[in-house]
Amino acid sequence: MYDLRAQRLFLKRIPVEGVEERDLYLGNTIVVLSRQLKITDYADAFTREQITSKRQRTFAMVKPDAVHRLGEIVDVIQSRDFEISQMKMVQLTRLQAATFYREHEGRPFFESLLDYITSGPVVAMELITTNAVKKWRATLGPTDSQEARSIAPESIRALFGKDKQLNAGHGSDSDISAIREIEFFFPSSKINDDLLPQTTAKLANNTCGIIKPHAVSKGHIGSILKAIKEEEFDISALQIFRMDKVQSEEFLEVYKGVVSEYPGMVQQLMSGPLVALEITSGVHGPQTPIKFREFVGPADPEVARELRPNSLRARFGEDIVKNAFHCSDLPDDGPLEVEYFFKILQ
Ligand SMILES: Nc1ncnc2c1ncn2[C@@H]1O[C@H](COP(=O)(O)OP(=O)(O)OP(=O)(O)O)[C@@H](O)[C@H]1O
Repeated sequence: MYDLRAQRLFLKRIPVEGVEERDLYLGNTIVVLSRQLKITDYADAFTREQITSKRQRTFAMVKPDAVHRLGEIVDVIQSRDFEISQMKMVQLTRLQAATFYREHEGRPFFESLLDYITSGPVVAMELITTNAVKKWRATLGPTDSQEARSIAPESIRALFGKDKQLNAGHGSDSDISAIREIEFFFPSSKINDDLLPQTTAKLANNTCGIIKPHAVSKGHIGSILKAIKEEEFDISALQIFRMDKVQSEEFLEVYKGVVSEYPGMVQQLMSGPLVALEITSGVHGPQTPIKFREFVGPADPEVARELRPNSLRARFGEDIVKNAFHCSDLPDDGPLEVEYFFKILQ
């Protein structure tokens, strides 16, 4: 690696802890020797061919009838070796739904499809793997969930769908559709018009949670979402973000000079994709921030395993820096942290 700014060799070939071949896709960020690097292109045609042949992109959507089972669906996705490179919970407007499904305009089910797809939040995802388009269609199963139960019983539609319309998920039908659909939900340049699906964040009566990059990379997203739901918390907004050093430092500023792990915490937060969550709860009501903080557990997973073995950090944490999950410490911080992700970083 050559450092363009300093005009000198930065790095010869070495093993880098925490970076794996599957992290090497365009648009991702990785950290090498404390430097955050964004992958913008491949060095040569050979590398491009080697990596892209293994890394096709497709668009996936969890439809409104299945969003309450998101954790289980994400488990299936991660267990089948798809990389979730982008993810966002949004509420589609009728105009957005009609534009997204424009190829079905005029079909008898078009209006009811729009009613259904706008009836609640959906979760949009960009998935990456070998033959992603075909593999995701196979993982979804046939359009009709009843048929899926008889011919593909392990498929997502068999497990989570109801019928021909309420069929839990969507998948692009070709490479070209995948590119169009990914661009529709995750535009490569900043746009802000009526066609851009908006986050579902309520920005009030909430608290903030973050699934840290190491837990994302270990495939824990699904299990953490399931655990949160089992404790009767609602995920009212969710999105994958990649933070740079300035953003990580800004977000964690209250810990600067207070805890010795601060530099490690900053490095961890910028080391790859993280999942930001807005947590609300009708069951826990005004107690939500406090109850959720308890459920996340003590900062050190070793202590958490002793004191609160059911907590998120006890179950998914590795050490005090790689402790799987961040959550707002004080009730007043929750809405500010949620706003940081779902308003400022949008
Ligand atoms: N006959 C039908 N009656 C009601 N709804 C339907 C019917 N056919 C399709 N749909 C709905 O419209 C969506 C798009 O239909 P399409 O034929 O493209 O199916 P698909 O390619 O399997 O699904 P998707 O495009 O959502 O991945 C279906 O997923 C389903 O929700």
